[in-house]
Amino acid sequence: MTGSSAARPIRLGTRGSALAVAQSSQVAEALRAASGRPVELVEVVTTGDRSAAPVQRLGVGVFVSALRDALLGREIDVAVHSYKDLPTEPATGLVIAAVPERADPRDVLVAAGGVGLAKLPVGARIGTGAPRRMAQLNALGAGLTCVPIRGNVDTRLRKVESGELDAVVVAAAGLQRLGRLTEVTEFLDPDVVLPAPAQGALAVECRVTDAELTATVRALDHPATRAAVLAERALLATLEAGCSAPVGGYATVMNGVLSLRGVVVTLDGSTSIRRLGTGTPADAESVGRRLAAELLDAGADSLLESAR
Ligand SMILES: NCc1[nH]cc(CCC(=O)O)c1CC(=O)O
Repeated sequence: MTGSSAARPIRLGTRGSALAVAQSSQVAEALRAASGRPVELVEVVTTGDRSAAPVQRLGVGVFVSALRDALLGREIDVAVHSYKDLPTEPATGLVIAAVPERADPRDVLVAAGGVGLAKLPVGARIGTGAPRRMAQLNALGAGLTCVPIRGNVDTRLRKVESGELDAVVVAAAGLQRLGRLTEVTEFLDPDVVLPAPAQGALAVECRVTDAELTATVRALDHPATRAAVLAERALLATLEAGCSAPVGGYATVMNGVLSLRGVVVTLDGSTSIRRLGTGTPADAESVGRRLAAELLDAGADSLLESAR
């Protein structure tokens, strides 16, 4: 091809939040190195960014559809999503060309006075709008009060700084990408608070028809992360639960073995069902489906129903 074609920039679509721009910039940098082409960031405003309503009310994919429309409409060539925000159904005409290496998947506490969970007083007000986090925090039996909040990570942290809340629970990955990991007062052990399926992972999406670019983007893929995320998302999809359900799932790949932990909790934290499944990374999705079946056999259905 001609020199001008080689230099044509790859248009990488991103949401406009500080977190989205931070993670998209990292992907852009890696893609520049892998492709030898310039990569430009294109900001796309999504319904989720435009509305202040609770995410559960807005429905799945509120942070995603505008980016996907821009991709299908050829306004951008690549879209970067927080994987956990993607609906579990695949998108027609699009392919997840790369799942880069995952950041820290854990939830973290950021509390006033630098304290951890154990030092929070009974009745402490903890900001989180995610049913999965509320349910697991309630399950601790520490008398914490969950206060629904949403908004950008910096908006959430400001509520602790201002004294409006005693603490917030957010994803470590978000703080890490914003360079604010030093503000964490406790990393929550996945045995206590299981992260959301795909938390800390990114999905880099291309058009199926764009075979050459898809192959280039593939260089950013981290197979162990992809396998872990596939297992976690198959668990979620088989439970027919969305990203707003009180479901946690976290998989690791070590020495060729994929281990997946899953939990379903009632919103009040009074009942939870936990299971562990293992298999090979090549069978990631069936590990997820099997674990979901085990959870359902143990009664997860009625727990999920009561949370709807
Ligand atoms: N639901 C919002 C959201 N989507 C992705 C992240 C950042 C962490 C990640 O990439 O998983 C966050 C913020 C949070 O949960 O604290």
